[in-house]
Amino acid sequence: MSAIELEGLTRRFGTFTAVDHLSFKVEKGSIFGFLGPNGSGKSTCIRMLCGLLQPTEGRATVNGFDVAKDPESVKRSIGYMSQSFSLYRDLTVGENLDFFAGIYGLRGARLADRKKAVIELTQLGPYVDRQSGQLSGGWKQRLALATALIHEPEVIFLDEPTAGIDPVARRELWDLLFDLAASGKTLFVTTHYMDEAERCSDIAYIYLSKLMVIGTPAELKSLPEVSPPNTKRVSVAATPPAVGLRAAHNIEGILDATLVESELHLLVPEAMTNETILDGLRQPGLTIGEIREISPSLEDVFVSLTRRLAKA
Ligand SMILES: Nc1ncnc2c1ncn2[C@@H]1O[C@H](COP(=O)(O)OP(=O)(O)OP(=O)(O)O)[C@@H](O)[C@H]1O
Repeated sequence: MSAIELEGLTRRFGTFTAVDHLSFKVEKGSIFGFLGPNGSGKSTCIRMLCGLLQPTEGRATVNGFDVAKDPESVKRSIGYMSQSFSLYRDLTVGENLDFFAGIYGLRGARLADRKKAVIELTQLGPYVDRQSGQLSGGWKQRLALATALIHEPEVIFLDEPTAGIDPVARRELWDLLFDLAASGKTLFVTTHYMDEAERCSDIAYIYLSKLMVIGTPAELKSLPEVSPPNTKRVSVAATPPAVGLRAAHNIEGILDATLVESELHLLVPEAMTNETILDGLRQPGLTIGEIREISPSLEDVFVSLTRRLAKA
């Protein structure tokens, strides 16, 4: 049995379809990245999978429980950490953990065991008596994760868990997520950060409420729509980048050009030489670096696929 299964899961708000016939499975122990632009339907889908919102059509199971028929069992068996997590600022870290444990009916020795386990995992020990409103963003996020794990759920939904925290805290939170997955927990994560998407075992990309692609990061990069036969992808630093991008679009025979940070990523025919590319880019006021052949990044994957769909 997969940890999560969706079959034609759909949600409409009036005449608007926010989630349109999604079907896929999430295997136990995976870190499943659920990606898509703002408004593509990710949160609506998660709310259905957490038993918080009824589907209009289709079905889904989480831990074997049907989200529409048995939402209470779903809620008990999952952890949920949202963008705007609901910690009580005036309560200490320890009191917050007690509060959320109480919701799940944990008491006595079981409560003590679970508190100890989540504090150890998230390393919140030194902060147990601190008011949670006084924690830094990264430590608040750890506390939110600890509260989501207090009842030992098998599946954890994390809706942009690292939004607004610094790069070091992000990396540390991801290390925790790896530990959880290694212990057999299933993580369903939304993120807008491509480096985080790279760390997922599988990725689904949602666009305009529909599933566009699903697969491992490596599978997505080798899709023929992303890496067509007889083409190569190169990167070249260009200053100023916007001028470089405009110049790149005028290179004869170029198949695609995008800016990834300050580098141009160009998709060109395999036979195109570096000289041709450099000649095409040469123009007053533009400084060009060395040309390097690269494999596509996930950002290249989503940009390529989205452009194709927009043109279709
Ligand atoms: N209760 C509601 N009533 C009407 N429309 C809604 C409701 N909830 C969500 N929507 C609409 O459904 C669409 C999908 O929203 P959703 O929040 O699921 O997107 P998202 O992919 O999670 O976006 P983000 O990345 O910004 O969090 C949006 O156009 C939103 O306005």
